[in-house]
Parts: sequence; structure tokens; C-alpha cells
Amino acid sequence: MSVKGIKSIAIIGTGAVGGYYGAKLAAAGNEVHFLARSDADVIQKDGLIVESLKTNDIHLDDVNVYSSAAQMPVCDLVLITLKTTANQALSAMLDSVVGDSTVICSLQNGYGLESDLQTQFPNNPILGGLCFICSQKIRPGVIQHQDFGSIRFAAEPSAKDVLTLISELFTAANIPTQTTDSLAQARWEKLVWNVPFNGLSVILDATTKEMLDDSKSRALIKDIMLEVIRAAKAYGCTLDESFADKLMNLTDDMSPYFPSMKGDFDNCRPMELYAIYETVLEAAGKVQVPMPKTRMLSQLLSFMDHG
Ligand SMILES: NC(=O)C1=CN([C@@H]2O[C@H](COP(=O)(O)OP(=O)(O)OC[C@H]3O[C@@H](n4cnc5c(N)ncnc54)[C@H](OP(=O)(O)O)[C@@H]3O)[C@@H](O)[C@H]2O)C=CC1
Ligand SMILES: CC(C)(CO)C(=O)C(=O)O
Repeated sequence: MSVKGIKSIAIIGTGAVGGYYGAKLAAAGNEVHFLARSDADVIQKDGLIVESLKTNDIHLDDVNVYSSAAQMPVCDLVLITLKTTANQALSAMLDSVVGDSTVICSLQNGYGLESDLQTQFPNNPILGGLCFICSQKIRPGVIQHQDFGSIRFAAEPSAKDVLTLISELFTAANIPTQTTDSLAQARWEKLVWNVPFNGLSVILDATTKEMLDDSKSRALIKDIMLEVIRAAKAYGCTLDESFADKLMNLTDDMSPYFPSMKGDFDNCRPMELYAIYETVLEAAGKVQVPMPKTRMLSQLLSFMDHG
């Protein structure tokens, strides 16, 4: 199949990620349709606001916002920006907005997301977008962009020909992008960061900086990163152990940060344990890679989860 052009975009979940990227795409002149939940009425009345601590704010006055996916039109591109904990509702939502040639892209964190989508939509192009952004919804209809914002797009075989198209769309909206042919590699590389930092920030009640500045928790972060790297390598990824040091050094240079899982725990929302831990442990088990520290982290988080 070929994709001629992207004229309409659906944002499935107008939160920290969906609200930010959707607002940028809309501000650049694209037709964007937003699915929201608790703040659909507020966005309808007052618009969608991105308050950025790093760049210009955005205020969209006239927003195509919906409280039900059933009311949304079929779109050329669908961006999935729910927390993965809400993915059980995703299938029905996508049925409303996905047509024969719709490109579907998950911007969520986790493992195995695109293969689930490809099973549901075997003939549609499926992409993953690995977001390097620090943002959160701070009030109904208001997203606070704290830092960064780039996306690394990677494709399932069905979508290799649309990678450039999607990348150009985002670049034109002033969103830095990269593309890569290996979705598996891109997903595993992101997990090398998310698996240690997301969960440990909850267990230790600490920011990235606090965890890295302490020699014991720094060593634990590295051990967990190495477990993820070993699993990734068993799946054919070209990653070596120096990638752990590279990511830790990059994180040393970030402002102190609570990953999104910490925000979920503190606000009594379910944590993304299935997509970030259970699927990874299951995948590692299939290739006989032991991940004892990751497993223990997952078990502790599971005890603490509000879900
Ligand atoms: N925040 C960040 O900086 C980063 C997040 N990510 C990943 O991006 C994904 C999205 O995270 P994030 O944007 O932070 O999450 P948020 O919770 O901020 O956004 C998800 C949005 O989906 C909405 N939603 C949930 N269920 C439904 C439903 N049934 N119908 C309609 N809307 C619904 C929520 O509505 P409501 O507002 O009512 O809860 C919320 O606004 C996650 O996988 C996360 O790990 C990746 C990189 C960075
Ligand atoms: C790596 C980071 C911090 C930003 O992209 C993230 O994925 C998260 O907060 O979950």
C-alpha cells in the first residue's frame, strides 16, 4: 500500500505527550482531531494550552476535541498517546479512526506495542515513535513542557515507505525527529533507560539526579541496564555494554527529573508495569536471558501499584 499524504491526524489521548505533539502539529497548520477524557469540555471551551519552560507557549483556541472516539473522523495518521494501562480500550477507539490506508503510530513507552497493532490492522502501516520529552498535564487542558521533545521514528516492515513522510510532517511542525529502520533496536534502546529509571524513581522516591549521584543506586541502575542490553542482544540488537554508560552520562547532564511512572504512582494512577516490565521479562525468558534485578524491581512495583 502507499500513503499519498497526511492531511488529517488523530490524537488518541490528549495528555502530556498527545497534548504537546498534537498542539505543535495543529499550530503548524495541520488538521488535528483530539480524543480527550476528563477535560474534553474544558478544551472545547478554553482551548488547549502548552506552557513550555524551554520554548514558546502554544494556545490553540479552536480545537477539534471529542470525548468519544466514535464521534471522530477516519484520519490519515493516528497517534496513540494513551498510557499503556488504558490499552484495553484502544482497540475499539481505533476502529473509529482507522481507515484502509491510515498510518498508525504508537508514541507510548513499552515493548511489543506495534506487533499488537499489526495483528489488529494487518494491512495498515504501523510505526513506533520513541519520544524523548519531559512533559506533564498540570491542569485540565494545560500541558507543561519541561524539556526536550524529539522523536525517533521506527517502522514495522509494513511501514518503511512512510517513515520519511511522517518525519517530514513532524519536522515541519518544529519537532526534531530521527528515523531508523529497526523498530526492535529503537524500542530496546529506549527500554534500557525506562526499565531502571522509571521503576527505581518510584521505589526510591528519587529523581534521576539523586539516583545517579548515589554510588549504590548508580551501580544498581547500571546492573539493570546491562540486563536489558543482554536481552536486546539476544534479539539481534547491536548494543554493547558501553551503551549503559552513555545513557547514564547523558542523564547526568539532564535537569533532575521524575520519570512519568513516578507521576502516575504519586497521583494514584496505575503504573505501566505490563508494557515496561512484564513484556520485557517475558521476552527475556523466551531467549533464556536472566534478569533477576529487573524481576525484583517489577515485583516490588507490582506490590505498590494502585492499578
Ligand atoms: N510524559 C512524558 O514526559 C513521557 C511519556 N511517555 C509515554 O507516553 C505515553 C503517554 O504518557 P503521558 O502523555 O505522560 O500520559 P498522560 O496520562 O498525560 O496522557 C494520557 C491521556 O490519555 C487520556 N485517556 C486515558 N484513557 C482515555 C480514554 N479511555 N479515552 C480518552 N482519553 C483517555 C488521559 O485522559 P485524562 O487526562 O482524563 O487522564 C490522558 O490525558 C506513555 O506510554 C508514557 O510512558 C514517553 C516519554 C515521555
Ligand atoms: C526518557 C523519558 C524521561 C523522556 O522521554 C521517559 O521516557 C519517561 O519519562 O517515561
